[in-house]
Amino acid sequence: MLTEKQICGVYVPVVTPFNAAGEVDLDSYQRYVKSILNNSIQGLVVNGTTGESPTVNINELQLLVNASRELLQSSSVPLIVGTGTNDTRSTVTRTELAANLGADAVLVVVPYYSRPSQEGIIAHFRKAAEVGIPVIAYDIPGRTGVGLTVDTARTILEMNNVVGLKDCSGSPKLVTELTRYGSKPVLCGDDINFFDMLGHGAAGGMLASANVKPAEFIQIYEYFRSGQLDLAKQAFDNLVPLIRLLFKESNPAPIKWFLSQSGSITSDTLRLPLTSISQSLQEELGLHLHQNPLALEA
Ligand SMILES: O=C(O)C1=N[C@H](C(=O)O)C[C@H](O)C1
Repeated sequence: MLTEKQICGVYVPVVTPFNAAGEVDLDSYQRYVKSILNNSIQGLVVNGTTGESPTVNINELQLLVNASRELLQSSSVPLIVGTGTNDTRSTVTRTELAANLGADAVLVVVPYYSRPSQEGIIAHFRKAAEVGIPVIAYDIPGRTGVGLTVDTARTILEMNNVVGLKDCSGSPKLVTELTRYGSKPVLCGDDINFFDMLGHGAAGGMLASANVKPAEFIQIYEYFRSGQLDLAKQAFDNLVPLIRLLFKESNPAPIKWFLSQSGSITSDTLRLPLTSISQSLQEELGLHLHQNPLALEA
């Protein structure tokens, strides 16, 4: 089970590879996750936004969690499973499933689309937390249509079994307010703000771009943690052009294209309504990849 202490460093929300027919490509997934685990990541996140959670059904989720658990057999890296939906009952069902399959924690997003009140959001997280498995709450108002106020985030973080927050709110305000007087750990989920958010109290990051550059993000974190701020800033600045390209169109389309071009996964297939990246972004990313080839590990 994931503890608050373990919420630090770099968590990788992995992509879910699909074959050309749009089915989960388990072989590709296993090869890919193995290669990610060659890095000193602090957590593996399955079925996050980057794992295309809105289109992964519960049977496929089970398949992915089982495969991940097997890959992590002799590893101490915790397994976090995205189980949040915009329906409290289905969130609870998925959270129970993840707990039964041996996940170490679940990632529960603020319920999207319905635009619930702050009260409704709190009740949603209370139900998820009652399942008993550690919960990381996930605030991403740009995607969900409603965000956490500081007070709501505090209330959620004070619940038993809630162990931390993934903050994709787009500004350092929430992390600053929460950590000022001490709170459960907050992970940055805004890749472009990673360096800033560390400075404002984030304990680490859950970063889609770390699919592409795991070692580099870990190095930034290590520099920061050891007080080598200039080196951390320089290393982060080196990644900024790539991060901008990876978020120029909807995540995870650019990341999947990049990973498939570099041979890390077999295909960049996405499920509708997501579509592959534009020709112009392919050219920009292709140029970047040509100039900075990925170091592939078996
Ligand atoms: O999958 C995730 O977890 C993340 N998703 C965010 C998004 O797609 O908006 C970005 C963040 O890097 C991690």
